[in-house]
Amino acid sequence: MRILLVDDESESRSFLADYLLLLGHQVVESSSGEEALQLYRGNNFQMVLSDIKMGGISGIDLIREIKSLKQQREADLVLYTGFIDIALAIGALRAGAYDYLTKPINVQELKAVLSRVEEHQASMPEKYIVTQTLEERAKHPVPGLDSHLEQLPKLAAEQAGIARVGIFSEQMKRIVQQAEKYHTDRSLPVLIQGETGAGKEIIARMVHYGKMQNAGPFVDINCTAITPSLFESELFGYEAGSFTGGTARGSKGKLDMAMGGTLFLDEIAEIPIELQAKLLRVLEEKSFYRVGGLKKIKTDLRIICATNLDFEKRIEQGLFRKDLYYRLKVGQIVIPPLRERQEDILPLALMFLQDFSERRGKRFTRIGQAAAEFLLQYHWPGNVRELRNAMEWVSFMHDADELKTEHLSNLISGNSVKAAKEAAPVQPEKSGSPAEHYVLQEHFDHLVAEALTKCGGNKTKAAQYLGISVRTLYYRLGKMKKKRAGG
Ligand SMILES: Nc1ncnc2c1ncn2[C@@H]1O[C@H](COP(=O)(O)OP(=O)(O)OP(=O)(O)O)[C@@H](O)[C@H]1O
Repeated sequence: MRILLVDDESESRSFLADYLLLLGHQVVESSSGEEALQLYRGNNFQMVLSDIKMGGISGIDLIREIKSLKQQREADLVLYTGFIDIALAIGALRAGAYDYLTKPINVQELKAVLSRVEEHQASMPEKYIVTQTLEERAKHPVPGLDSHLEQLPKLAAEQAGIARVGIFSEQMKRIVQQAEKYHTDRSLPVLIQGETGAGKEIIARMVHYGKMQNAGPFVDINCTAITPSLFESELFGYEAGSFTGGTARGSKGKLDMAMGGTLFLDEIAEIPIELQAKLLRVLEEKSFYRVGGLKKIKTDLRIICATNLDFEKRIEQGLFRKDLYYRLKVGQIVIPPLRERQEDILPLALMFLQDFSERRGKRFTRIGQAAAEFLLQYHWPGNVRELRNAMEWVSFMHDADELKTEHLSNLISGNSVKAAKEAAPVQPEKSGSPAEHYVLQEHFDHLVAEALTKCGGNKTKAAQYLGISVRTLYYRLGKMKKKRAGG
């Protein structure tokens, strides 16, 4: 393969380059993301292998830039970093990385990635055509889904961001029915409440799109992501010359953009208090003025809001207007946290696991008993988002027919373990094996200790016995040592 290797540390770069050459690949080296981008343009690379942390643009930014080039034929992008960091890995995958490695790079893992990329690249021409047609079709704007798209409900659902939504529990089925009902009356503001990651935006999209016919634009605005000073112009737009820094021709706001469709105000409880009266006026008078504008603009849009905060508390603290709250919650949907909809956990986990496994050419098709029990008793503070990330991580790190508890070992971060402990207190071991609801990390540490004893302290054999890499074993041992030392 023709590989572009990017690393600002010359020593590790040349070591890797030598190894790749030894395997028979062609390698072009680059010491920075900026230079790599130049080299990538117009060159027919099949793979880009890059360090994440570099001076100048990072590996993740490099991926984003490469993706935005939309070259005829795209290389597979593989990143590596010096330590195991789930958030970074997920960030890399989200940015479009094909795979992810940790330093020091394990030769077997690198070889496995290289052969996966080779296979993937070999199947590229066909895939490229499929993606291209989908992308072409997806260019049709959502407003007035044209007849072409109406014949393609799956694609339309993909566009709407609700293509792979799993609704399994009775609670969620009732919520979807409620959403469909609200869809039929655009004048009804809808307030969706629920913890972070519970699926508020998905439900908001269902209220908006209904059965996918002429739903108009779905314009979202995250009320926490905009500084209070810019909020007003962002929402209402502004006329030319109304404030320093504005464009000469003025600009439309989100209210304008959502005409004929829906304005989705996410994290509404955080909207600056001084703007709340203005928003209330829009709801009541169904019209607004742009910042610096004299012309009254009539609104024709649906308002959907979401929050994960306790509204009553915000009202008590004087941070949210009661009248606006009552106005927004005419239609109300409360999504229970994932831990309170046990019926959803395993089917959703399986759905995500199978989807991600399929994408990455892994085998997972089922969930083992112990893993299922763990998933069911886990607290899921990040709700469906956390479950989805967890399954993405598993399908990235492991390969097996069945999901087992040891596959979940790396995913539970310190906080989550704490939450899991709070939800299910650790039960002391009575016989030789860990109790059923033993907290996963402790279970895993126990297995590591047992494996080492069994293998007479030989770490390579213990790692083989556990089915993990020696690196992961060292990582765990480091953690265990730190814990014993009270760290
Ligand atoms: N029922 C579901 N089926 C499939 N995926 C889901 C489901 N519910 C949530 N998700 C996924 O979980 C993630 C979080 O969902 P969403 O953004 O709708 O949550 P949210 O409650 O709006 O979160 P936040 O409060 O952080 O904005 C998304 O990736 C979404 O696709």
